[in-house]
Amino acid sequence: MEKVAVLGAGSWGTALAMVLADNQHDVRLWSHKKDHAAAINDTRQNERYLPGVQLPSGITAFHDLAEAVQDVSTVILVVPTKAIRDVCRQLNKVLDRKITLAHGTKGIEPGSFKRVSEMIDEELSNQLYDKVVVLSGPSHAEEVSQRQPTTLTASSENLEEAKKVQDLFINGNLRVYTSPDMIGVELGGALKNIIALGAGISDGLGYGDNAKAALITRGLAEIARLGTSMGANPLTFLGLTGVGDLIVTCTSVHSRNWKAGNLLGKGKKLDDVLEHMGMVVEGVRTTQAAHQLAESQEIDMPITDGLFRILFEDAAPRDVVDQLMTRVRRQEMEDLSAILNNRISD
Ligand SMILES: NC(=O)c1ccc[n+]([C@@H]2O[C@H](COP(=O)([O-])OP(=O)(O)OC[C@H]3O[C@@H](n4cnc5c(N)ncnc54)[C@H](O)[C@@H]3O)[C@@H](O)[C@H]2O)c1
Ligand SMILES: O=P(O)(O)OC[C@H](O)CO
Repeated sequence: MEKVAVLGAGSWGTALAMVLADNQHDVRLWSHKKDHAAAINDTRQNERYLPGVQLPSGITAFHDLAEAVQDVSTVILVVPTKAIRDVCRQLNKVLDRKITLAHGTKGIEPGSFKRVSEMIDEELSNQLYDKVVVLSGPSHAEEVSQRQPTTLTASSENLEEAKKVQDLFINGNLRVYTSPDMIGVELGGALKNIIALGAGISDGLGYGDNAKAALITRGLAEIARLGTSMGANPLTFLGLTGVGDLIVTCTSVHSRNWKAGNLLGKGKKLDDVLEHMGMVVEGVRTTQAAHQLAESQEIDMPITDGLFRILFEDAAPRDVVDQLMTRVRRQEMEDLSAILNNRISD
């Protein structure tokens, strides 16, 4: 049994805390809101983020970060991307020993284009951990909290650290793989949210399964193009954290990104949609980051570009679909064949 702190008591932090508690670990679930931590301990539920789910007795909620991380062997960061730097700076003040550090956050920072592990490396004192581990894959909190079969991948530059995280989480309901391709695993998890917004918009506009299948596969081509330019192994995008997560996020009614896109497709304005959601929709900031990055590196990402225009330039979704459908004619696998051939000859 290990003492583990899960930082971020939203839907995903709570679901991961439940898995750890099911595996008999002593789990400290940290919320930055005092009332929220108190309510979790009082009601044994997280009403706001996972309504109706009974929490196992092995979970205790904390508001004081120093108390939450006292004597823990492992810290799992599960706050939204935009809160990662702030939480790491707070951790520097309260952690006094080396721990295993993992994160379950899916995003890229606009402006810096940093992945979450890179943001952590910039903010957290390197005395406190060896190499960050990312835990990612097709996994909605709602299903994990109901103990439905789910798969994840733990990846790190230090595979021993990834294996420690695999050990902590693996059980009969949650199968955890490992991967050495941290860049590919982080980028697959972050970039699929852009395409899920697009899939939601497509459904909101009333388009059918053909359109969604096209978005998923051409979206995967964009993810692989940008991802390999950032150093990922293209094969990672065919795995759980690539196509697997793309499928679940584009097709599940649980997806926050799909839901937000669906409302946009039905004509709602972005600010109203985000207020209505009440949970993080990571794809919005990631679209901004990927769009900036694609422009600066001259990478062709037409779906991401269309999404950017809908989200930030008030373009009409239907016009964007028309533009995507009437682009210059292309050979389907042209650039991806080149990427794979380069990789094979490396
Ligand atoms: N929900 C899922 O099914 C799921 C699955 C896999 C990965 N993720 C990823 O996990 C991350 C968290 O998502 P979520 O769905 O749990 O979000 P959420 O909106 O359900 O919860 C976010 C939590 O972070 C807290 N938070 C917000 N700002 C904070 C700050 N500045 N400091 C500390 N805490 C802060 C909120 O109070 C809340 O408790 C995202 O990157 C998401 O993509 C989510
Ligand atoms: O609900 P979403 O859209 O934030 O997606 C959650 C997970 O990333 C799905 O694997």
